Amino acid sequence: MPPAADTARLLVTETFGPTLQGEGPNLGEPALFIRLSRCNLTCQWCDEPHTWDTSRFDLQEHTRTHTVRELSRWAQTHPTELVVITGGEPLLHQQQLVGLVDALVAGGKRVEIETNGTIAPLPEIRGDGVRFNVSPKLASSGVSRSRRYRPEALSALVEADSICKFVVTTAHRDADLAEADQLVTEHPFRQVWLMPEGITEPVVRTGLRLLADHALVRGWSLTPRLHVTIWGNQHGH
Ligand SMILES: Nc1nc2[nH]cc(C(=O)O)c2c(=O)[nH]1
Ligand code: SF4
Ligand SMILES: [Mg+2]
Repeated sequence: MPPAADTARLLVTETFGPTLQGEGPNLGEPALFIRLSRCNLTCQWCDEPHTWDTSRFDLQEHTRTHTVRELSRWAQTHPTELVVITGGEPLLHQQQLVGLVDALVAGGKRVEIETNGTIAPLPEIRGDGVRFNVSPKLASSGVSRSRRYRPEALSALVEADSICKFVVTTAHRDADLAEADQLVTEHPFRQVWLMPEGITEPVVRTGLRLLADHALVRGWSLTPRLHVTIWGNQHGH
């Protein structure tokens, strides 16, 4: 028998907040964060490699298990309305996430799930109060196209409440933008953000300046990485 939804266990790297959502449509809004462990990709510039990179990290040291009930109770101890579920790749755990998302929404929260767009969301996890921030990885991630580009998952995400957010690396900007253009033609997300790759403020700032006109010409939005500007790439923010 499957475990009751609220005793299902999730592999968690950290819970933190309230902090400020540093990226995308809710930029600057107070938010609680639940960071799940493990990823199905291996981006060379990943800012959270302790969630997946066994060559550099002991994943056990960076992983705790929490039940859905513990996580939703933690969220309910804060009045903060927005809860961001990130990783790693959170949809690797979506069977258990269904119960968590249900509990959070029932408790009056709005949920954003940050996903790399390679896994189609289960119908049960889509619904009022849940948005997917889809960040399809481009060639500069160093991941092979067959692993990072899953058209059927993107099509399912376009049908859900989703926006798209491309991380663009300054050194590969033109190739990244060409690939982003192609992807949005095939998968018409209702809103698209460009975001510079970078884990230091100067790198993010340079990237923003180089991306602004490219966003404007496409009618796309631009997002900084506000938490990097304020706190650096520290855990817990
Ligand atoms: N403040 C803050 N905002 C974020 N938005 C997306 C994040 C992520 O790691 O997915 C993130 C993060 O780690 N911190
Ligand atoms: S998809 Fe995200 S978490 Fe996974 S390796 Fe790439 S940047 Fe890191
Ligand atoms: Mg991050």
